[in-house]
Amino acid sequence: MDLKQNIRSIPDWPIKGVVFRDLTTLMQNPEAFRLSCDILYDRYKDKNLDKMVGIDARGFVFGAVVAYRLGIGFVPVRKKGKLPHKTIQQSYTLEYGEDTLEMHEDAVSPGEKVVIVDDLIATGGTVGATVKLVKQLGADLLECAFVVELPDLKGRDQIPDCPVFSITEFQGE
Ligand SMILES: O=P(O)(O)OC[C@H]1O[C@H](OP(=O)(O)OP(=O)(O)O)[C@H](O)[C@@H]1O
Ligand SMILES: Nc1ncnc2[nH]cnc12
Repeated sequence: MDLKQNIRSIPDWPIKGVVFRDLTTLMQNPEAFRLSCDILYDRYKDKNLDKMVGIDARGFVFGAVVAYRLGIGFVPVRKKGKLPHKTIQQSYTLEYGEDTLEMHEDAVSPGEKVVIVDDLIATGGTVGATVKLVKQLGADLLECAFVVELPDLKGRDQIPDCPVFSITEFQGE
């Protein structure tokens, strides 16, 4: 199955010049959704992870499924103002704006082995902020995983010390 064929591309959304890669079409196809989650599960099943850290909002979809299959905890990193307990925060910029991410300060303990998951890496601003949060809490970060990478935007450069795994990519298209 070609996962890319299940991703819808929308030109000039949410702002002119951005081609938005819409994974809702992949998620609503049961085979494509299952395959995406299974690839991540297979990659981490023997890694003795403690937690999956998912990024608001579509990282929750993939991260929660993989955490469930691995039998480990899931930690949501949320946009500002959504988490009720004490948080740590990090601001960032992305292809079409800026925002702040938060994580509960007790969501991950020092030394816990984690992977960060999101649907997509573009400029790397979002995952860059998440890596800072996870490291601030002292976690042992194995790598960051994405269903889609946009290599032209050089997102990996934002997290030079952290391995990046992506299932598919859109390059020069
Ligand atoms: O690599 P970057 O340039 O930082 O962009 C990647 C982020 O952008 C999208 O989320 P978005 O901010 O649109 O939020 P949403 O998931 O809440 O819609 C995507 O799901 C990633 O989280
Ligand atoms: N081009 C894009 N498509 C989907 N999500 C994104 N987040 C940042 N850039 C994006």
